[in-house]
Amino acid sequence: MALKTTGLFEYILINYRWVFVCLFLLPVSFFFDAWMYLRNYIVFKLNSAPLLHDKKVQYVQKQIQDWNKIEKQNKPRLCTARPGWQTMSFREGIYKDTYHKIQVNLVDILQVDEMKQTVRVEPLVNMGQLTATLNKLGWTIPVLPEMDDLTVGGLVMGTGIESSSHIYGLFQHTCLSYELILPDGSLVTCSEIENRELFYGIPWSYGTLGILTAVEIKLIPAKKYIQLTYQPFRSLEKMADYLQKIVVNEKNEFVEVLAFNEDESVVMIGKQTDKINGGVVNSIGKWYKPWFFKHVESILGNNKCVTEYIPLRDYYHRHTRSIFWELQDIIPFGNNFIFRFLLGWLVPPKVSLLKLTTTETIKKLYTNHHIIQDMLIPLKYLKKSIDFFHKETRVYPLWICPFKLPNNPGFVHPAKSNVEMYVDIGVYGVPKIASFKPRDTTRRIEKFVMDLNGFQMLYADIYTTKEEFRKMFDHTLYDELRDKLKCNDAFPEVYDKVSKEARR
Ligand SMILES: Cc1cc2nc3c(=O)[nH]c(=O)nc-3n(C[C@H](O)[C@H](O)[C@H](O)COP(=O)(O)OP(=O)(O)OC[C@H]3O[C@@H](n4cnc5c(N)ncnc54)[C@H](O)[C@@H]3O)c2cc1C
Ligand SMILES: NC(=O)C1=CN([C@@H]2O[C@H](COP(=O)(O)OP(=O)(O)OC[C@H]3O[C@@H](n4cnc5c(N)ncnc54)[C@H](OP(=O)(O)O)[C@@H]3O)[C@@H](O)[C@H]2O)C=CC1
Ligand SMILES: CC(C)=CCC[C@@H](C)[C@H]1CC[C@H]2C3=C(CC[C@]12C)[C@@]1(C)CC[C@H](O)C[C@@H]1CC3
Repeated sequence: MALKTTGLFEYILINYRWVFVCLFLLPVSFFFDAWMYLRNYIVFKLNSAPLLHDKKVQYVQKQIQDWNKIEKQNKPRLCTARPGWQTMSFREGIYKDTYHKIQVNLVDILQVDEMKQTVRVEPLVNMGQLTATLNKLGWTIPVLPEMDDLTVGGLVMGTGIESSSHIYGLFQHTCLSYELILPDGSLVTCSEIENRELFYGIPWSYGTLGILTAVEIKLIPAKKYIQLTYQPFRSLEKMADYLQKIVVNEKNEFVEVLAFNEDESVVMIGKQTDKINGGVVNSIGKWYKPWFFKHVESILGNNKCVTEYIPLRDYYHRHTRSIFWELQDIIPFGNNFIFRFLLGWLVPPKVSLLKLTTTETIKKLYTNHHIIQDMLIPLKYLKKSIDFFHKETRVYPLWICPFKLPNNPGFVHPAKSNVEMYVDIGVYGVPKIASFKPRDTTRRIEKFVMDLNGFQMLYADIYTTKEEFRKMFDHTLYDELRDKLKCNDAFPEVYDKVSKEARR
């Protein structure tokens, strides 16, 4: 009887997940956000965070000092106490059940220094919080990954990318210094000029060199609108050639492409502005507006180059309401205008709550019939790569975001040149080819990417072997740092935290 009830419950959750999402998750997400809104507002207004920061850091240090007292043979390794379901990575780390968890209650924006043009933040500050605070002061950060709940700590220790990355690089390239607690409990600061190796070793290290406690990020001026020009293409080759040209012009502040099939795509070029010059303002973030990727698709349908003005914050969070295009699988009628008018203001459900309520059967469904991957490939191979993804998955839209990769020491850099233009190809959705096999297909994609000197984003399912992983990512500096800082007892290697076997 119990089994039957469970079976029925699973059936409803898979086929009518929208009922649960609309009746339960959307209201819960709303109240959770409201609570965060109030809490952050009060802390920021009272400006009490800088004082509390030192105390909170001392508490993290104390936890690590206490851990150091545990006898060697019983010593578990360390990870942050942030529960796996709260993170924006696709899966939850199994290690969260067995490792010694360090409470890192560091959630505040510490200081906005307008003279130095920097902002100092704690690692759990998220993107929603940053845009909301900075934009009204007339500032923004150069690379602002578009999902509200992404945290600074996760983006530094993992990686972050946005449509301004062809100018500024990845999120890590906009960071000026890090404050970190090492396995011996000491607190260090590192930057280009102080503890330089550590500064370059931290990005992509996934919390395996130390616990991050603060980050200083560069600020740039923010204007009110993005003047966004949409240029439809009917040929992949022409789009790829055009993209090569526009990314080297720094006047094109934001560049992004959505590919809707193997031939058709829309290239978007954005520029910040305070003036509208008689153009049309489109507040795409309003609850009743069509989902952004649907809006772009309609421009492709009309086959005309269009320019419009989008409020800055709406632009930044353009893929938030529809979770890129993932929400269409969860609420199939989510972009219907009646739904948008009535309940659009409650959307999206929080990714963390979706994760928390993902049952084993839904997980299996996502593993076997869904792909979520971001592959970072030299831009010159864009056409070849899209052809390959088409052959392997036939998933559309594809998210295409060019970025500049300098040859800094550390995990990720171009093979030879001083700086090279790369592109992130994001594949999110249900593969449309019968031969799709999650492991085999992903392994073929991983090999393809590795052969082109590309990289895989590590929030996704990683099927490489450890040897292949070490080939994809340059471990030279990382190994040196782990030896020097005695990290081996304290933290596992990155691979052992991110590989498919290490996550459920
Ligand atoms: C203080 C605060 C903290 C928030 N923290 C989070 C969060 O951690 N994660 C999350 O997903 N969403 C957070 N939100 C909500 C987030 O802004 C919403 O998800 C959504 O983007 C709200 O959009 P809106 O267009 O309704 O209002 P907004 O465009 O956000 O504007 C409403 C007003 O509130 C101000 N404001 C908005 N957010 C903040 C902020 N964080 N700090 C200071 N002022 C702010 C704006 O500048 C504006 O004056 C927060 C909101 C506030 C006000
Ligand atoms: N546009 C974009 O760029 C997007 C990026 N992403 C990806 O999402 C991930 C970020 O998600 P988010 O939920 O913010 O981060 P997570 O909580 O998933 O953290 C990612 C890693 O960073 C480590 N980490 C986080 N904070 C600290 C800290 N204070 N000290 C030491 N280690 C820390 C975590 O360690 P531990 O395991 O010990 O907790 C974990 O290994 C990144 O991998 C990013 O690439 C996803 C969507 C979009
Ligand atoms: C722009 C970049 C670089 C990445 C975007 C990645 C996102 C599209 C994914 C990151 C985490 C993913 C999750 C889901 C959808 C796709 C992501 C947001 C789910 C919401 C899908 C439904 C499952 O039940 C839960 C998933 C959680 C993580």
